[in-house]
Amino acid sequence: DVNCNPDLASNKLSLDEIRDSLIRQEDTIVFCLIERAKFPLNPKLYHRNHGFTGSLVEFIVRETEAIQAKAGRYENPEENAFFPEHLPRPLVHPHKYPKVLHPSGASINMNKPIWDFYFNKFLPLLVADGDDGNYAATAASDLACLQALSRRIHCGKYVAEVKFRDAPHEYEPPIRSQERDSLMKLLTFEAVEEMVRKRVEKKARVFGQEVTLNNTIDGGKYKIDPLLAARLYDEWVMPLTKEVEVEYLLRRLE
Ligand SMILES: C=C(O[C@@H]1C=C(C(=O)O)C=C[C@H]1O)C(=O)O
Repeated sequence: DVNCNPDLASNKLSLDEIRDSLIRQEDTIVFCLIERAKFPLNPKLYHRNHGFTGSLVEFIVRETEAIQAKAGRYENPEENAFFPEHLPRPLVHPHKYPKVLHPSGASINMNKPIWDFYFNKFLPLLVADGDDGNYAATAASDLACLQALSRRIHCGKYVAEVKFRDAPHEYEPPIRSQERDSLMKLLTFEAVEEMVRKRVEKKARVFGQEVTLNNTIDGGKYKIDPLLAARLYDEWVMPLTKEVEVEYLLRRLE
């Protein structure tokens, strides 16, 4: 189950359950990175000279999001578009998602910083230099990475909601005084973060190994660098998840 949106009716709004979803999403993210790393950088995708508004990758992401919006993707409160302006209406009858979040949470969209770190900082570390011309396939796998990362990071809204409900008396004073630093301290679990880093590194090792039919697993060669996967979480994914949590809590009493 990759849902962060817990089922209120069954009364299962627990931090453990949401953390299980975050753990499952690690698999998705690691596999997406492995898929993207098949292609070299393909820098032409990211240049602003293709006759579109912006780069080719922006064009592909914007158009894909428009199609997915018609299929109702952004009706799910866990989904946030990278280009939320002028999205078409869904053509399908909307599914009834349980209303778990405070309504102000809907306005939180961290996709701009996600886009920036992914393309400007992370991607050059993940892939080899070079251009093999597979622009559309490469952009599709960039989008898969971006959507998986975005979904995980925005699950911070649900994490924050549960933490608030579990301890309203602890959270209310710093929310009323809008103290970011106190909120950040309250919601941080260093031991959990350490497990996340270690598990993601191990998943990159296990999922990215060469699988052969004889028993010897090639110890040295992985499809992505396991330490880079851990660093992705350490430097960007977890800090931005916590940023979402803080932003959500700051609005929780509106
Ligand atoms: C998401 C949580 O909040 C924080 C962020 C974490 C993360 O992004 O993995 C882990 C622990 C917390 O410091 C959580 O408590 O599970």
